[in-house]
Amino acid sequence: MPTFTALTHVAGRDAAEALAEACEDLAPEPVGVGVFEIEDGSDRWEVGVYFLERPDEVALALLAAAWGAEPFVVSELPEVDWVAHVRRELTPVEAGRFFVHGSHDADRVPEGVEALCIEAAMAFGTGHHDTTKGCLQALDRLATAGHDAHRIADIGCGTGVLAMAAARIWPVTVLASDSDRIAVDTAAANVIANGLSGRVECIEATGFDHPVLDEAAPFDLVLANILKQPLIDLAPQMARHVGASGKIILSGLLSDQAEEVIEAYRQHGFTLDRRDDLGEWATLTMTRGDG
Ligand SMILES: C[S@@+](CC[C@H](N)C(=O)[O-])C[C@H]1O[C@@H](n2cnc3c(N)ncnc32)[C@H](O)[C@@H]1O
Repeated sequence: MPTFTALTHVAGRDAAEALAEACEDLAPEPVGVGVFEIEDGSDRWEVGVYFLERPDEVALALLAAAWGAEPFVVSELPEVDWVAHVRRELTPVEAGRFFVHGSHDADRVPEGVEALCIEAAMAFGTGHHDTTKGCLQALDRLATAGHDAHRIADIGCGTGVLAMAAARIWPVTVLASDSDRIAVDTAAANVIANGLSGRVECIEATGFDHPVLDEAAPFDLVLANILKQPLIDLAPQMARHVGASGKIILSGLLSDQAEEVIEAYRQHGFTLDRRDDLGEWATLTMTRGDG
C-alpha cells in the first residue's frame, strides 16, 4: 500500500494556484498537485504537493527555491488504501430498474431492482456519470416499451455496465467492445463478477472494426456512450450495422452538441425518438428508418 509525503501551504487562491503551477515540473516528480478551498469561510486555499517518497534535503531545498519565500509543511500522510477509500465513498446509483453499486454496498440492494456490481477501477462506467445514467434510463424505457432486441452491441463499453444492463433485460449474448485494452479486461472481469459469463462477450475494437461485430450485424440495438466526434465518425458504420427499425442509444455528448450529432445520424437514415438531458449531457434514442 503506498504512503505519501505531502508538502502543504495555505494562501489566498491566486497564490495557491501559482504555487501549484510552479510545482508541476519539479524533480523529484510529485505524483499529484492539488489546490483545495479550506471550507471555513475564510477564503483560504491549501496547495498540496504529494510524493511517493519523502524528498531528501537537497530536493527539499530545490522545492523551497521553487516556492520562493513561502514556507511549507512537510507531513507523512497516514497509510490509507486509497483505492478502497475511493470505492467506499461511491454510493449506489439508481437509474430506471437498475441499481449500480460497489461490492461494499452488496447488502444494500433493494428488492425488485436489476443490480449490477461495478468496482471503481481503471475503466469508465460506475453509473455515476450522467451519460451512463442517461443510457441506463433509455435502456429501461425501451424495455418497458416492449422493444425486442436479439442482437445487441455496446460500443465503448468501459466497465461493461451498459452491456451487462442490456443482458439483464434481453436473454441474448451482448457484444461489448472498447478500443482500450484495459477497459476490455475490466469489463470481462465485471461480467464474471455479475454472473453473466457467456452472456456478454468483450472484444477489443475501435468502432465496429472487428469481424465478430461484422458477423453479428445487423443489430437491433446498439449503445454507444463515447464523445461527440467519435459518435459522428461512427455514423456511417452505424448505418451499415443496424437493421431496419433497429434502435440506437447515443451519449457522451454535451447538450449543446446534440443537434450536430442528431443531424449526422439523420443523414445516415436514423430518426430521433427522444432526447434526454441530464446535467449538461444529452442522451439520444434513435431508430433506423422512420421509427
Ligand atoms: C464515456 S466511456 C463509456 C463507458 C460505458 N459505456 C458507460 O456508459 O459508462 C467511453 C468508452 O469508449 C471508449 N471509446 C472511445 N472511442 C471509442 C471508439 N471509437 N471505439 C470503441 N471504443 C471507444 C473509451 O475507451 C471508453 O472506455
